[in-house]
Amino acid sequence: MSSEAPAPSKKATEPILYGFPSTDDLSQALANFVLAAQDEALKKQATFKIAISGGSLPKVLGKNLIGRSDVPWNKWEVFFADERVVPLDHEESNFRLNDENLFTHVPIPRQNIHVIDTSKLDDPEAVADDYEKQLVASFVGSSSIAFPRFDLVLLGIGPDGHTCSLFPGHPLLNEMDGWVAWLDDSPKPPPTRITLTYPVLNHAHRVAFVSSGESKQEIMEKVLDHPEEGLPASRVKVISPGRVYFFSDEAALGRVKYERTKFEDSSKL
Ligand SMILES: O=C1O[C@H](COP(=O)(O)O)[C@@H](O)[C@H](O)[C@H]1O
Repeated sequence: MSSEAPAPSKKATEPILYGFPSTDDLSQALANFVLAAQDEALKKQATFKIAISGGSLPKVLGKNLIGRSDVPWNKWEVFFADERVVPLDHEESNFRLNDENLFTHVPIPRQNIHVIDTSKLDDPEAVADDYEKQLVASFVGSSSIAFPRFDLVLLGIGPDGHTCSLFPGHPLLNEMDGWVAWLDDSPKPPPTRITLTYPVLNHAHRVAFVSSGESKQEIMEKVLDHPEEGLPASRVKVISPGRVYFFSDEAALGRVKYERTKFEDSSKL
């Protein structure tokens, strides 16, 4: 059984692990964390720029964000950490999952939700280029920047350790220049996808991985206790003062020895 340390006892480069007794406790804390990141961003700029994943995340994310009356949704600007190159109403679309679990329930202006260009579905390179242009239009002001800096990136972890659409052993793990990459050989269906690259993830103000359920025990142990294995999720190393967080329920952490940090008032972000 691992110990729980008061925040923040970790070195700035080490991930912070928050463990919760239930998925609902996780979801509640995640909502508070997201809103604290939003508040911090809006003190400095006009919009809160967040990248969201698909998979199991949208349900956990939406559950406790929907219905919050204190959220300036019109100031949210949403991108996808990765997207499957399918129509937006396709059952495998990450947009669709987030739409069902969050967007249709809250008044984020539709033009602030950056979706893929579905007129180019047979050309994933063009889809990736278009998505990169949307990032450039949002992040690049009068001066040029090497990489965009999201206020918050929310990621999942697949059973093989993939995150975004960055899969174990895939050449895209070595992409260090582009902002958005594409692949048509994803080992998990559907094969054609676009994804943010490591340098974009690593330039974020904060990246939070979200995982829940017993089926994630084995992979959480590998990612947190054996980062030397170099699985895609373990390779996210946010540049200081940015930080990596893990939000997991204890069902997912059954085998994990990595030290938990007590989740306190998220306004101390
Ligand atoms: O294919 C994908 O999988 C990951 C992980 O999904 P999960 O269901 O195991 O949480 C997800 O984060 C990513 O957005 C998605 O495209």
